[in-house]
Amino acid sequence: QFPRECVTPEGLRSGTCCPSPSGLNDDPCGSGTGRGECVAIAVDARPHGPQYPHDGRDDRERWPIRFFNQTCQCNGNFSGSNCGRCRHGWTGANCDQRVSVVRRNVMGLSTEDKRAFVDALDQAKRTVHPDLVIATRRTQEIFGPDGLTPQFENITIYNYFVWSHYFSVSKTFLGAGQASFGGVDFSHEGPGFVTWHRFHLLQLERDMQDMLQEPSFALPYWNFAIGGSTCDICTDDLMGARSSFDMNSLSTNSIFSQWRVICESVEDYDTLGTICNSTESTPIRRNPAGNVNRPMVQRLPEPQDVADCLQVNAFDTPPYYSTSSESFRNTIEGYSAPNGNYDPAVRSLHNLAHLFLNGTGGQTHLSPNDPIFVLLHTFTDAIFDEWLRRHSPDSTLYPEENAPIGHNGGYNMVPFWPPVTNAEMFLTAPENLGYSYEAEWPAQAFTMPEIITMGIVSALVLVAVVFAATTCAVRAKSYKMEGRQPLLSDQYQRYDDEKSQSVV
Ligand SMILES: O=C1C=c2cc(C(=O)O)[nH]c2=CC1=O
Repeated sequence: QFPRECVTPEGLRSGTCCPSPSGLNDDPCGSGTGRGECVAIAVDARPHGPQYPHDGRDDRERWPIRFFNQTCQCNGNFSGSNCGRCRHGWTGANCDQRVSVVRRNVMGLSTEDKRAFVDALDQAKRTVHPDLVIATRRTQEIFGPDGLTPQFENITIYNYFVWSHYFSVSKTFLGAGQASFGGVDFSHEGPGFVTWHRFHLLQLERDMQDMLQEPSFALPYWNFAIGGSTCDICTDDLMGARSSFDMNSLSTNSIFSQWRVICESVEDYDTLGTICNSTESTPIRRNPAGNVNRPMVQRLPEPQDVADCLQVNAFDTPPYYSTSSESFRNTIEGYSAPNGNYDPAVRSLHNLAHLFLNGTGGQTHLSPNDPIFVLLHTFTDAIFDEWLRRHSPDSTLYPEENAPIGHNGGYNMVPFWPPVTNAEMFLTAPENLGYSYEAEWPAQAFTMPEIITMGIVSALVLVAVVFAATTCAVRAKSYKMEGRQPLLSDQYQRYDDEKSQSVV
């Protein structure tokens, strides 16, 4: 969440996080070389929806102002917490060269590429994040019991990916002895679902590119819309097969059987008012299609579900929540039927894929601990990108106000640093974010207004043809009655006359 160099007592007391890319004291944000300046952070002041009635009680409100109110604002294509790097999609010393990576279907990768991807994830699970640290206490207790020791920890690259998801979905602590408030979610059940997870993946991809020193590294995707009850990526060369000894565990042939989850003790955090830290606990649990109590989540989404959700026209609809109907966002998130109709009993697409996993990957505070999360979400993002391409929405179609807290277009997504708004991710990826998907999409079916327009145009063309034919016939008949040749023959006649004249 925050750069290591910012979480000093002085940094926290001043509220300023403007590091220097050169490491020089008088060069905040690379201002000496025109890369950026240290400025006051702009936060969303528009009203949020009624789901959160506890304004003033949560550190994630008006993010990230409770921790820092000054940050680097980078010029041009410069980016990063100190403006020392380039925006997504740009490279070079001056960040003026375009660059793009291709996200591929994980099932189509070669044996070597599958192994390289699994190894890269495992390396990320073990490599301490080079820049970012996490807060392990709320701001009220951020200086620790002695009032002098900032409560932050190192965390590995992959565990940071897990932690940021947990932090965005955790409950609001209302005080000792009081139940924490669970009606908040800064990354789900609102328009920010697609934009938040898009940035979440971009950050992991960038961190892994840096770790591997391989700028072309791209996260693959899992086409989970294959129907049936088989998890095709649950094999030992990919995300791990089922253990032969325990239905809920991973085979020991998979490196992921050695992974341990973080953020498991959610009841403790919520009653004590603490925050998940980087401590690892138990193995990943997964039992695909094994939830006998909910037969509806024993099957994966169908291919037709993707085709249907791409046809939903509106990006999101009031109340911009998990109850929205005819909303593309609520449909891909999976609270609506694939055609957009809201039904509280339905779980489809993204939600259905999570619940199908039936274990770590199906519980919101834990789900990224299962590496399937990465592949499930790249596919969800690929569908979002295809929807953006087909519908070319104006940026104003993203709700600016009255979305659940954290989801307005101008809200800085929690807990990312440097601040980045939902609206900044509401753009087609190949043109704006430096990545694309190698995927085949169902043909675009015609909508009812398109069918009506085509019917009207066809009818008009038919009337015009009939009219022209009738006119020709009538005129030909009248020429004949006058003892003349029809027009066409008349032309040929004249052409012949000219030819015979020129020969003469
Ligand atoms: O990790 C997640 C788990 C989920 C479960 C549901 C549900 O619909 O019950 N939704 C989820 C989203 C997640 O991100």
